Amino acid sequence: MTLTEREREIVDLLRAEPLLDAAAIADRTGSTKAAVSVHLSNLTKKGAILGRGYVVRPEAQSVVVVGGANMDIKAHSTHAIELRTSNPGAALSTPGGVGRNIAENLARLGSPTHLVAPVGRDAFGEEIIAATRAAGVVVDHMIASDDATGTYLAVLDATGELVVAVSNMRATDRLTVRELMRCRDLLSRADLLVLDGNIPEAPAAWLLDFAAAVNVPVVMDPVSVAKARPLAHMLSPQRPLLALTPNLDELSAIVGEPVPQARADIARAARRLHELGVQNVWVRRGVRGSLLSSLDDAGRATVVTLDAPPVTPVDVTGAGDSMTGAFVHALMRGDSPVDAARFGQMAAALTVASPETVRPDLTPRLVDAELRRSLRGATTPRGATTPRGATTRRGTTTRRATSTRPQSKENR
Ligand SMILES: Nc1ncnc2c1ncn2[C@@H]1O[C@H](COP(=O)(O)OP(=O)(O)O)[C@@H](O)[C@H]1O
Ligand SMILES: O=c1[nH]cc([C@@H]2O[C@H](COP(=O)(O)O)[C@@H](O)[C@H]2O)c(=O)[nH]1
Repeated sequence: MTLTEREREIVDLLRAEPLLDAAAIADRTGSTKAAVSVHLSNLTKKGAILGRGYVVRPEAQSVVVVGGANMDIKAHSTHAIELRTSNPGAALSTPGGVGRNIAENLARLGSPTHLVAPVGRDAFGEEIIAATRAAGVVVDHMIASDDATGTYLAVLDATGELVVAVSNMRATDRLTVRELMRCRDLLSRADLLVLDGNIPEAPAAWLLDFAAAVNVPVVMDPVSVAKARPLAHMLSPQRPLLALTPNLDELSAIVGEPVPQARADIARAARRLHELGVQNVWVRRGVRGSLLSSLDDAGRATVVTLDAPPVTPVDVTGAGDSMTGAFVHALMRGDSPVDAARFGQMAAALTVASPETVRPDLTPRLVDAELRRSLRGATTPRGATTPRGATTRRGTTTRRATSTRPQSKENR
């Protein structure tokens, strides 16, 4: 290939700075942009230039969530429930599952998020994948199970309180280490791993060991009392957790004895989890808000109680999941654990005030604006409509939110 002197000059310039455009080259060579464009076109025809370079922004910090994905079917009776007969009402089906809900909250807040969850090769599985992708979650690593997609069938009474729920999560129950090993690359590149308690013990232990080996911090949501129990022997300083987010019943199940509501008792139980390698123990207390116990570098625990923003509950389904998702989002943007917990709790209040399990309008702007509003003394997060009772956490313990005001600190 023979090049003219000017063409050679341009090629040398481009070798040093491949992203120069015609105007910049014209500047450097004392030529005109039009003339340089002709030279560039000739150089392309001669094969000296193969194409223009594009600079790809390094991938933003990403979160990988490994957990359960269900199709939630919620039936609301229009009148007081009569047992053992048909009750008139309305039914709503929506994608759910704790891990999936957390992933959707994270994506809606703008955190690049991957979900690894087993779903069946069936219509529910397809619907969950499509809806979760549409919410912004990367679903390239979903696991196709031979079992049916998980379902969570809940019956709620006319006040929105959960009467009974049955979950069938065989696809998640049968998740294997082998299936998760296919995601090793994704997991090792993660900036943070969120695990839910739906993951059976062997794969969960493998994930904790793998995360420790590749130095990826882990946040874990226990899901339910039954699913929290194995954590008692799974946790250890060799499997450190950045944060664990139990409610009081789950905390009791993990420490192996009832933990009373008092701040000192919760703080004492949290200390036992610190000894097992949990850096931040964030205890959910429903309408009472939460308690965060954080270990500093010197190994001292700081305990902070956070009141729940006053809200008129519409449907508390998904409150805990939005709380975890928003907490993780705020940690990723550099908030301190306490500020992240405040952010998480406001996202939970916004979820409680809406009929959806995951608010489709959730944005960091909305949560931050509500935090500012609450500092000015405003009470109800936007979205609050019909007052209703609170429902149950994963059908394990019943908790009614009869008061919309948090309890005073003296009562804790
Ligand atoms: N009735 C309520 N009023 C105000 N906030 C609530 C209410 N229920 C839940 N929340 C908020 O949602 C968070 C999670 O709810 P909680 O019931 O503790 O979790 P989970 O449903 O996971 O057990 C609470 O810490 C609180 O901030
Ligand atoms: O054993 C389980 N029960 C229930 C769920 C999910 O928990 C959510 C409702 O619980 P909560 O209101 O506590 O967020 C639903 O989306 C449901 O699919 C789950 O993942 N695992």
